[in-house]
Amino acid sequence: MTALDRLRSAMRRAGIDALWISDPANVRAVSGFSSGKDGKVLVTADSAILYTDARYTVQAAEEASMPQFIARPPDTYTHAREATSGQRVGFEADHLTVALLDDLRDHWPDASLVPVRGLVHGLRVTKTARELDAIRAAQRIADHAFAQVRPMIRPGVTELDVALELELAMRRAGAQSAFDIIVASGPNGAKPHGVASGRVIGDNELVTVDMGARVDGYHSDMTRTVAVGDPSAELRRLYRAVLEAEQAAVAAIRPGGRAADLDRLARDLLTGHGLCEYFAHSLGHGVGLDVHEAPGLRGTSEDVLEAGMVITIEPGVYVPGVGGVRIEDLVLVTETGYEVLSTAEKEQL
Ligand SMILES: CSCC[C@H](N)C(=O)N[C@@H](C)C(=O)N[C@@H](C)C(=O)O
Repeated sequence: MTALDRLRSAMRRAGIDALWISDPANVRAVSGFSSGKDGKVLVTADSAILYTDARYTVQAAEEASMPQFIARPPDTYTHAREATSGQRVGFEADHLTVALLDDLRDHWPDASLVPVRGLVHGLRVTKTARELDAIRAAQRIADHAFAQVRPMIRPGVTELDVALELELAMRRAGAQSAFDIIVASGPNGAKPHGVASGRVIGDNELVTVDMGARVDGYHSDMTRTVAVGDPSAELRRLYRAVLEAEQAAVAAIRPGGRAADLDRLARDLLTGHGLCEYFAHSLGHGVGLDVHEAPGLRGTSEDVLEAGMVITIEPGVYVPGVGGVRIEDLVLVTETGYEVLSTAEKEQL
């Protein structure tokens, strides 16, 4: 069964005849066109078409697995009017803006527009061998960049210096940075998403580095917290508690396991150390064409792990005025358990 066949089955289950795909990662996943932010896909029961504009005529012809129509709105909508007339057309409720929905209503007066969620994401949640190759390659590049740059994380160097060196190393290896690299030193460590600043790293501090690479559109994601000099007993205590929670959650990964249970496991361990109130985010998330995608590893998640999912496990504690620790591995769920894809060394404090 092809991905389009599976998507059409999902569309039938959702009670729609056609699907207007606007989320860039979904456009890429369904069509193969790598500039998804400048494309849309219309899938019907018997056709699928990629819409993009003349900047991409050659690229779309090379990459897309479906016919293309080169135009910009409103010509795009005019072209799609016939295929959507009298149809129940799903649109991606978690992506399409209100303004763009108005445009669809104006141009497709004979279609009934139906909000849908997660139809394409459902296809993306377990990875094919080709997707896994790209994610593994991205993680290898990130691991290598971290190993190269780790020795320069020392007093007197700015967070930005570290981030730039990491980005350079990944770019030189043929990847892009998956997101703005987080380098959070000393008290900045209390900000889970403290993007690298001009702060000079001091002695006896912890430094959290959260980085990822992107290869062929697929991301990696990994965090290490490193010690500079001789951090205080309190910082070491935070570090050990997070490492314990991280290792326990990774060890509990198995197909059929509930994502919410993993989140609970890590949270309970941190509660035992009196630190749960400082764990300010979910335990992890899926990784693929988006850095954050399904499944969600959080307390309210209904997701169940399946072989082929790529997820992160990343407990953290963030203590205002003191600092923070996050340790994150990228993990493949396998038929028998799991495989940790991130290999960068972890400190033993
Ligand atoms: C701006 S992308 C940064 C990615 C980073 N590695 C990351 O995943 N951070 C987590 C703390 C995070 O943002 N988790 C999300 C899923 C959440 O808890 O809502």
